Amino acid sequence: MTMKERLMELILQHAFRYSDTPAFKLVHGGLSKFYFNCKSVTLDPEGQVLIGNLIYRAVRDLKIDAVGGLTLGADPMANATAYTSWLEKDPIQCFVVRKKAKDHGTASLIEGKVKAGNRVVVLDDVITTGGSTLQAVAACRSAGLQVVKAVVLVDRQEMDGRQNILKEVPELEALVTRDEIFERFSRKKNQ
Ligand SMILES: O=P(O)(O)OC[C@H]1O[C@H](OP(=O)(O)OP(=O)(O)O)[C@H](O)[C@@H]1O
Ligand SMILES: O=C(O)c1cc(=O)[nH]c(=O)[nH]1
Repeated sequence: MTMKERLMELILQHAFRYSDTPAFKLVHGGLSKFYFNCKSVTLDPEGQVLIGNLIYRAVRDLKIDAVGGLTLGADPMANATAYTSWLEKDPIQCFVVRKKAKDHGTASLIEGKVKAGNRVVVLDDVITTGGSTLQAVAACRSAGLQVVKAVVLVDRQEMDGRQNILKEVPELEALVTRDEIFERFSRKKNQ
């Protein structure tokens, strides 16, 4: 089994929820019949190894300085990537974009060892509208970082999320798509 196949198994088993009625409220305010609670995979030890390796492979040729994104979704993914990169003897920093700048201390919006001019990849656990990813992209740009790609764990393939991100970022890679999970979900249901 490949890392991606195992990751899809974990997502289906622990993160994916389906309801016959639209029971899940999303960030954009609408309701959906399905939901990915990705934290149960991104915070899982096996999930961390799989995600760290798959994201590392998706970024290793880009000569980037760091990966990160909007807290909370991106955080464990960025940590896993940085950890993997160290094991690969190719260290990549990770950073966290706060939802709101701190009003004390260094008043930072972005935490981590990144500085203006760095090349970065923005991460997210899910995209629906792409708004959260784009919030992180805007914060990176304000800090003088160059966003060269976005990598997301799950693309819900709706609300123009992918297209919205591609208006601002040259490349977007989803480790897994909604269709891939739906296909496995219906196969399992019909077994
Ligand atoms: O593409 P979008 O329409 O922006 O939706 C996707 C976002 O929704 C969730 O964030 P949430 O605000 O629930 O935050 P959390 O990660 O802090 O739990 C998820 O982590 C994504 O960041
Ligand atoms: O759009 C969202 O808010 C959203 C959808 C989803 O499947 N998972 C999630 O964490 N957020």
